[in-house]
Amino acid sequence: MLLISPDGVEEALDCAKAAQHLDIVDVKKPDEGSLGANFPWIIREIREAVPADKPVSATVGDVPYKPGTVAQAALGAVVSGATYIKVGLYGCTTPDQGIDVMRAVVRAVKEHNPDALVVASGYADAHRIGCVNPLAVPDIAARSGADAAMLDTAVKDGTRLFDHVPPDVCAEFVRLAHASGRLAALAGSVRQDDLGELTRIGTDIVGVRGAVCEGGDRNAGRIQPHLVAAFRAEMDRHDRERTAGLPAAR
Ligand SMILES: O=C[C@H](O)COP(=O)(O)O
Repeated sequence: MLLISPDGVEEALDCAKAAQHLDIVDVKKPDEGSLGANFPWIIREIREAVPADKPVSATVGDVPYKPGTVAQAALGAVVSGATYIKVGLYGCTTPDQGIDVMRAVVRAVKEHNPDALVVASGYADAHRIGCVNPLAVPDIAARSGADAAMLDTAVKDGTRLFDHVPPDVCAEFVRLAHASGRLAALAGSVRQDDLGELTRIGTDIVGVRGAVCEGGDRNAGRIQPHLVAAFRAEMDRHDRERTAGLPAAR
């Protein structure tokens, strides 16, 4: 699945123009961090702006180790219409802290909407911010009852997912997530030329912003529907080749 992250209602409308090429519209506020949370009314407006058959995801933020605070924020996101709730475990330094936060989020979200999916996100560049190790995230997701384990990059400085977590380690991440029946989502300045590896290792959800913004610039550029279409076409090409048993082209 392809998850695209607009930064507000205008860009969500651009996503709506490319709706047939994407699977999930992910609401965030990039100026508040890699998984920065947007306002509840923006989540609501975006929910109304994108076709009803496209799920809306919302990030709850690069969160501290404060299970109560984060559970309440997650409830805000699901009440506002998001059905994928993503939590960036920024302030969790141990797996137990990650599990505490995610258990509280799962309860808050599922009591409101049992069908909503909860995503536990770690950071590929965890070593730069001192948070929990990327390969601990699938177990955090499993033990807390979250539905998916994700990696993104915390510092958007041009370094990318594979700069911090090489493909063979990402493959292990996916294997661990799948072993406990979770979805595996990968993001972090992913580009089209990463799609061969991401497909080969069985990634369920690829998250992007920069690669579908004009000039590849996630801050100054805006999401372009034709770039979303091109990215999707490349994803589909790799998927077809994988299904046909051909070696994935780079
Ligand atoms: O969840 C996906 C992120 O927004 C990825 O953004 P990026 O591709 O600019 O790193």
